[in-house]
Amino acid sequence: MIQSDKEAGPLDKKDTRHSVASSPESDPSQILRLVLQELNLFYRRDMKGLRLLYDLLHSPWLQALLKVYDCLQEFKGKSLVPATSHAQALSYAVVELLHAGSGSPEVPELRRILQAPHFKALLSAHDTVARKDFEPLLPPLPDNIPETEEAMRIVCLVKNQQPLGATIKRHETTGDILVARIIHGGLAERSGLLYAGDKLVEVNGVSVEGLDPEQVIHILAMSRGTIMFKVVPVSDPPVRSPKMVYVRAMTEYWPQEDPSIPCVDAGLPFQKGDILQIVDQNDALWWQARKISDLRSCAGLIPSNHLLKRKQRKFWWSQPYQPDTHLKSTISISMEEEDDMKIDEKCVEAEELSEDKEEFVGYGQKFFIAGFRRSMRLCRRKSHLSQLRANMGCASSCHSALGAPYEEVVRYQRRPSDRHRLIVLMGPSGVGVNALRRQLVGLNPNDFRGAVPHTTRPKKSYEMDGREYHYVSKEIFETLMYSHRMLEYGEYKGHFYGTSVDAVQAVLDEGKICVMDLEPQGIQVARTHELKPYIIFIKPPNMNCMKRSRKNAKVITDYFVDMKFKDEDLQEMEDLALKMETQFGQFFDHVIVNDSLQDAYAQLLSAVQKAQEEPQWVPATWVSSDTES
Ligand SMILES: Nc1ncnc2c1ncn2[C@@H]1O[C@H](COP(=O)(O)OP(=O)(O)OP(=O)(O)O)[C@@H](O)[C@H]1O
Repeated sequence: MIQSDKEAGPLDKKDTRHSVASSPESDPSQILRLVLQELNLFYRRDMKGLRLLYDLLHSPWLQALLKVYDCLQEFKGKSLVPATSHAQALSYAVVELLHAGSGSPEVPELRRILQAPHFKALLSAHDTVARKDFEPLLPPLPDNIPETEEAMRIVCLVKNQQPLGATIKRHETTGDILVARIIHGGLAERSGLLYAGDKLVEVNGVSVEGLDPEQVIHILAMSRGTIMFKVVPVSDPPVRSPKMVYVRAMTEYWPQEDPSIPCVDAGLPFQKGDILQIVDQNDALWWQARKISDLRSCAGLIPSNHLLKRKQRKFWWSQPYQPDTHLKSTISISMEEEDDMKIDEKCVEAEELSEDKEEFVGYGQKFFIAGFRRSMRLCRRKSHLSQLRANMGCASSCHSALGAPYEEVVRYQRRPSDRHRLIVLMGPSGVGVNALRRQLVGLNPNDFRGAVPHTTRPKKSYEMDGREYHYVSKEIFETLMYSHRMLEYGEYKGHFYGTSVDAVQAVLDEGKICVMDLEPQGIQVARTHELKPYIIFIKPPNMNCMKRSRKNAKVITDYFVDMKFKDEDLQEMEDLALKMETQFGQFFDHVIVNDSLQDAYAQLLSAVQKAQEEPQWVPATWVSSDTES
């Protein structure tokens, strides 16, 4: 029924085949025939695999597939025109004839097909397209329209419990009521009949001239069922960019607490770390977005990047006198002073002992696990609170308060040939980061490995450079530090300890998954295209659960071994976890609550596998256009 405009009559199959398959190279079935002839000569000798190939090429399905291919080739490059625009009438005529026709068994079947509702609908659609019968026919325009008369559009929308999905405003100079914005996915947008900038003339027959926007909204709110708008269409309707942008929210936003939002009900609240789909950036101040967790819903208003930055700056400078409560920034969090390590006579000093004890660890086999050195962890622990406290007052909070409020993200799927993503475990001291990491590396030594840290302390007789630590001079360590090649570093008993980017890369280059624990201050250095870290936050359970599960657990200190957790330790852990989550939660790709160690381990294993094998949102800057998936 559809054919090329180059050939008005029915297609002559032979002729067309001849023209398309004029050279054997362009006709796969011809090529196949030649291959089969060739193979036939060798077939009886049963050369290795030849019979298999012969049978494959001979198979009916391959022959059928090639026939389909040939047929499709015939139509390639031809623009098609309908053979008739009366296919439906033709079908009725055929059915009539079939009633009177012979007793052939095919007749009832053909009649059934032609009379089936979906086939009739198909023919009807065919005829509509063939006749180009797309638009409703409008009555001709009267000849005597005055030049000055504005063209009006009458729009009827059926409200059905859902919001209209449009906001209105008054024009500053003319006082006209205009459609301010059309919400993406809302009723007005789906109708395709109202645009931002349209001038409202009447609503349900009531003139809006001289009314306040609130009065118009009241009329709309009182309306049920069909609402009729008379509008003067905007001369230049805004064009929506088809490109969707995805961002990670680096702050949180509560429209209910923002007096500047044009329409509270249209606002979209979001939390740190939420991934948002930005659907409209036409307005410099208010964008429209949806959460990716709810893409079917109508979009909501969010402050633009520029506006949110302005609000953050205003909030920052107004602290603490004019708190802008809709932006619950983290900068107001104050840290308690770090508790000094408490002396307990029952405990014995045992750092050296523990270093040795941790050297070889394994489940059934002996191997070395790097990156678990006690000095390194104690150095980390000592610097932990003080650094966090310092940063809360300065660098990190400045970043979170004044840095970009949205980070553009893309979906990243690691390809098997790509290096693995760095797995970062983060959590308050004592929560079980090392217990989990040790289990992961210990049970899967072929897949996971820790990075070897650097230190400036002298090498001990039983140690090996590059195994326990990379032993470097203070100058080299400082060079690494100042050139931002250290993911984290600290000082313990007069020596520097730290983990370098290169040490992590060495593990990744070996094809292993590098697992490390990191303090939040290291996040910015680690978040690079090279390492693509997947950050897992290990969170303590609630106090009661912790008291139960940590009954026999031991705290790590630089003075003692076998010291049990006290209630204050658990409380400190809980407080610190909350602070970390509040300040750095936007960077966490996954959160695991470590109540039962075994459950937490199972969750960790599954999260790590997902990070490597499933698509994840990552900063757009990590993925160049050629590798984007
Ligand atoms: N879910 C759990 N149930 C019971 N005990 C746990 C659990 N998780 C960890 N522990 C125990 O708590 C103690 C501290 O754990 P771990 O050393 O892993 O903490 P951490 O987060 O690495 O902190 P730090 O580096 O300060 O030691 C260890 O004795 C560990 O066995």
